[in-house]
Amino acid sequence: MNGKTAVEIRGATKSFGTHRVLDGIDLDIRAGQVAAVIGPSGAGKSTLLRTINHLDQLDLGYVKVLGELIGVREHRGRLHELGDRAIRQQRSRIGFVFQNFNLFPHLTILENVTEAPRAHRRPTPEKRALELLEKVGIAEKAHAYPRQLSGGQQQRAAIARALALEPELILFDEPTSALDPELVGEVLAVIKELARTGTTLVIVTHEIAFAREVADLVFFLDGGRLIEHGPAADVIDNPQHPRTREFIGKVL
Ligand SMILES: Nc1ncnc2c1ncn2[C@@H]1O[C@H](COP(=O)(O)OP(=O)(O)OP(=O)(O)O)[C@@H](O)[C@H]1O
Repeated sequence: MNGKTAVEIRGATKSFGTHRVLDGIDLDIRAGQVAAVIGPSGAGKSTLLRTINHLDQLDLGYVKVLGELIGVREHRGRLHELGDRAIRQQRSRIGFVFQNFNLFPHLTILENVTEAPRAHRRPTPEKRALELLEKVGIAEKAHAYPRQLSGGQQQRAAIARALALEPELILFDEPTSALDPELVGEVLAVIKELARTGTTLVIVTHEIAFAREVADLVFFLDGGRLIEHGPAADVIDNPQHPRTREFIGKVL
């Protein structure tokens, strides 16, 4: 952990139609920290995560990621917005792991992992991809297609793909929610291993016990608001807010 801020969010506000999904969220995550975002369904967790990667844009407030400002607006109009090229450049520093893996179905696992490094003209993409597939335990699937893999294997391939550009920050959007229960452990084990490497991780998860074990910081969202946050041991073992207590009581 080097103390630099990896993610700074201020006044994050967003509505879909008349439904306010994020309502004035402020949060900070330092480089090297592992942050878990928890909360009931519809709380705004995925939307918050997506704004960090510019997949969703804020109506108000700002997100500063790895020192760069993205999606800033004020009441009377937009103040600052990165251009497409800058967004692409920034995304190359951020890995994103989706709930439903989002692998390219027509490419082999190896091709899925080498696609971004090739596009960015990185050296030896294949060698690096094979190392990553080894790391997530599916090297033998390099030449298979996504449909030939179990959900857990596909998600591990997706994690290898997210690592291919050596991101400084990796965002996980409910990475185990689409998996059969017996496959959850193998994906969590890979994330746990990553957490030890000092890469900044932000994980939206329903796996509270996992968040307790792996996260440095936990953010509890409800109704688009950040209700409580702090070290995992405090928020999960000793929640202060009645809504956090109720949620933790239900899910643990
Ligand atoms: N593109 C969209 N258009 C309209 N409404 C949306 C869109 N994306 C999300 N929403 C709504 O915003 C609210 C928050 O969604 P979000 O996915 O951020 O919540 P969440 O906390 O991640 O929930 P879950 O745990 O169920 O995934 C939900 O009511 C959802 O239906």
